[in-house]
Amino acid sequence: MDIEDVDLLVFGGGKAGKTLAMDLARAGRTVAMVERSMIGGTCINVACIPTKTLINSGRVLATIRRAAEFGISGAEDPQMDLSLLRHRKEDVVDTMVRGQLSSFTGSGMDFILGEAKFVGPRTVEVTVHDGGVRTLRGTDVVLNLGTEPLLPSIEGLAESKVQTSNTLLELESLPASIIVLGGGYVGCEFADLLNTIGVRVTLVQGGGQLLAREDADVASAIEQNFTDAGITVRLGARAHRIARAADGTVALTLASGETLSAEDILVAVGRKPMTGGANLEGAGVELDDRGYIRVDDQLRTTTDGVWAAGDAAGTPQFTHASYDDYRVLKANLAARTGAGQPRSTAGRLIPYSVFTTPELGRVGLSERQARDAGYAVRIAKMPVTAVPRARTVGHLEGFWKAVIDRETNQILGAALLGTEASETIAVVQMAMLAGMEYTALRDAIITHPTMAEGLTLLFTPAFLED
Ligand SMILES: Cc1cc2nc3c(=O)[nH]c(=O)nc-3n(C[C@H](O)[C@H](O)[C@H](O)COP(=O)(O)OP(=O)(O)OC[C@H]3O[C@@H](n4cnc5c(N)ncnc54)[C@H](O)[C@@H]3O)c2cc1C
Ligand SMILES: NC(=O)c1ccc[n+]([C@@H]2O[C@H](COP(=O)([O-])OP(=O)(O)OC[C@H]3O[C@@H](n4cnc5c(N)ncnc54)[C@H](O)[C@@H]3O)[C@@H](O)[C@H]2O)c1
Repeated sequence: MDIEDVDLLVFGGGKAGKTLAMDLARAGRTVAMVERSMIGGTCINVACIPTKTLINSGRVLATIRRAAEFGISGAEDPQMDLSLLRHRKEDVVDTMVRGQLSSFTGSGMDFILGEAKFVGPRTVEVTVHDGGVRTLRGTDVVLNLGTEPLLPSIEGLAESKVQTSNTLLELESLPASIIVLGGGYVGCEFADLLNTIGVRVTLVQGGGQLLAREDADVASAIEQNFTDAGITVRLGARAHRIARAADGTVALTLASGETLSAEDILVAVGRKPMTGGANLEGAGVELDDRGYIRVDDQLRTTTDGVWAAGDAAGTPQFTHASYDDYRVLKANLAARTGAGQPRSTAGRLIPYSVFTTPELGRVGLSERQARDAGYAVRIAKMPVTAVPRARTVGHLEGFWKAVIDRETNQILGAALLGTEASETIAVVQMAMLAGMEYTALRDAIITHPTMAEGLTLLFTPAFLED
C-alpha cells in the first residue's frame, strides 16, 4: 500500500481540527483533513448555526405577535411558513458551508471527503467518497470526531422512528403536538422554539429539574417561563416505553405507568462520541469508561503523536470550547520544537448560554457548586425588571444572579436569565478573567440604556446580600 506522509493529519473536521489544519497549511506545512460528511462540522451543519437561525425566526414571530403592544398595526395574523423557514435556515447553513470549503482549499490543505479509520500507527485509510482508497500517515494526527444524538435503550424506541436534533431540522410539516424527551440544552431550546411556532409541547425530564447543572432557582424560573408560555413540563418523569401507532401517533409510557401521547417525539437525552468505525483501539487510542477519547490536560491521547479535541475528547460540548482546544493543540505542537510554552486545558473558564425565551447566560460556578467547593459566598440577585433597557425592549422576564467570594470580593460565577443574556454574560466573564473585584463592575460607567448597564445595579446593596 502507498502511504502518503503529511506533517498533520486531521481526522474529523470539527472546530478545533479544521482551524488547526487551516493554520498549519497556511504556514506551509503539509496538512490533510478527512471529513466524513459535514463540511465545517456539526456546529455549522446540524447544531448551533441552524438551531439559532430557527430560534431567531421564532423570536421574530413572537415579536410580530406583540406588534400592537409596540405600537404597530397591520400585523395581526403572522404565520410561520415552514418551507420558507427551512429555506432561510438552509441558506444560512449553505453559505457558511461554501465559505468553509473555500477557506479549506484556500489554505492549501488537502481536504478529503471520505470515511477514515486507523490501519496502523498514526496511519489512516480513507475510503474517498469520490472513489478510491487513500492511506495517509501524519507526523501528528488530531482526532476531532464530535458527537451525535444518543438514542437510549428504551423499549420500542428503535422501531418508533423518533426525531433527533438532526432529523427535526429537516421536517417537511409541523406536528400539532410533540413530546420532547430530555430537559437539557437541546430539549429546552427545541421545546421553546417549537412552542413558539405553534406546536403543543410536553417536555419530559427524567431529573427533578430542567438543566441539571443549574441552581434550583434558575431552573425553576425557566420551568415557570415555559409553563407560562404554554409548555407542559413533566419533571422526574422517566421514559419506559415508546410506541408509534399505525396513525403515526406516539405513545410514551413513563416509569410510573402513565402514558403521554403526541403526534411526534424528539429524543434529546444527550450525545455520544462518533468514535465507531474509526478503529481507535487498533491504533492504541484508549477510550474512557463513557466511551470518550482519553486525553491528558495537553490533549495527548494514549498513543504518541495522536492528539484529540472537541466533544469526543471529553471537552465541554460547546463550539467555543473546541475552538480553545485548537489553541491548546497549536501551542503544544509548537512547544515540542522549543517554540513557546505548552498549554493545558485545566482551569479554563468556559461560559455557555441556553437560547431559550429568555436566554440564560452562564459563567463560572453556580451557587451550589461554589458552596460545595467550600467558598463562603455572597449572592447578588436582581429581577430583570430593574434594568431600564428591559423596559424599552419589553422583555421583563427573568433575574440575574452572581456568586461572590466573601474573602476576595471576586466573582465566582453568574447566571443571567433574561433578554440578551448571551451577550451580557461576556462582560461578567471579562471581569472574572481580569480577576476584578465585583465593585469594579458596580462602579464602572456603562452605556445607558443597555442590558450590561444592569451590572452597575446588580452589585449595589439593594440586590447584594450582606
Ligand atoms: C442541537 C445542538 C445545538 C447546539 N448549540 C450550540 C450552541 O448554540 N453553542 C455552542 O457553543 N455549542 C452548541 N452545540 C454544541 C456544539 O455543536 C458542539 O460542541 C461542537 O459542534 C463540537 O464540535 P467538535 O469540535 O467536537 O467536532 P464536530 O464539529 O462535531 O466535528 C466532528 C466531525 O468529525 C467527522 N467524523 C466523525 N467520524 C469520522 C470518520 N470516521 N471519518 C471522517 N470524519 C468523521 C464528523 O462528520 C464531524 O463533521 C449544540 C449542539 C447541538 C446538538
Ligand atoms: N446553547 C448551547 O450551547 C447548546 C445547545 C444545545 C446543545 N448543547 C450541547 O449539547 C450537549 C447535549 O445536549 P443534550 O440536551 O442532548 O444533553 P444534556 O445531557 O444536556 O441533557 C439531557 C437531559 O435528558 C435527561 N434524560 C436522560 N435520560 C432520560 C430519560 N430516559 N427520560 C427523561 N429524561 C432523560 C437528563 O436528565 C438530562 O437533563 C450539551 O452537553 C451541550 O453542551 C449546547
